[in-house]
Amino acid sequence: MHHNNQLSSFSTSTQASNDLDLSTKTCVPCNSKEMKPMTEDAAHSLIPQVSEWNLVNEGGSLKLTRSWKVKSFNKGLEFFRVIADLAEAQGHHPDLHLVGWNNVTIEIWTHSVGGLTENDFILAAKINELNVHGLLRKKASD
Ligand SMILES: C[C@H](O)[C@H](O)[C@H]1CNC2=NC(N)=NC(=O)C2=N1
Repeated sequence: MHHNNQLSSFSTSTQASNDLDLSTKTCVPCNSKEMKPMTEDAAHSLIPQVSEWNLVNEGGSLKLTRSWKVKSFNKGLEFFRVIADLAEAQGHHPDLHLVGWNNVTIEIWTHSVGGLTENDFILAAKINELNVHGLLRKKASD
């Protein structure tokens, strides 16, 4: 497994700077007819830069998902407000779910292309950088 260890330490050392790169980019308008969803291979190669997010295939469309547990229903809505301000600033909008009073799930995909574009990874990286700590449950089991 020596070879694999070398590969993974390489990928870890590049991850920090790539993650920074992605979160400092800006979403572009996604109404262009040339915009196409990325391949599953391309999505797999970007996922290490937003490793908190899951890559899922929903009926043939790739999406990014991430879940959190919030302290209360109202904190969930505050969380959505923070996300909404980012989404409006970027002109790119996630699907927001608040289920079972304190479970927040965000799905990100580009509706207009029916799959993932770099915009989705940029938004995911920017969401990762938000300070939402005060809104979240301390333990997943709470
Ligand atoms: C022009 C503008 O980029 C489009 O209307 C945007 C708005 N926000 C969007 N957000 C997402 N996630 N997918 C879209 O296709 C989309 N379209």
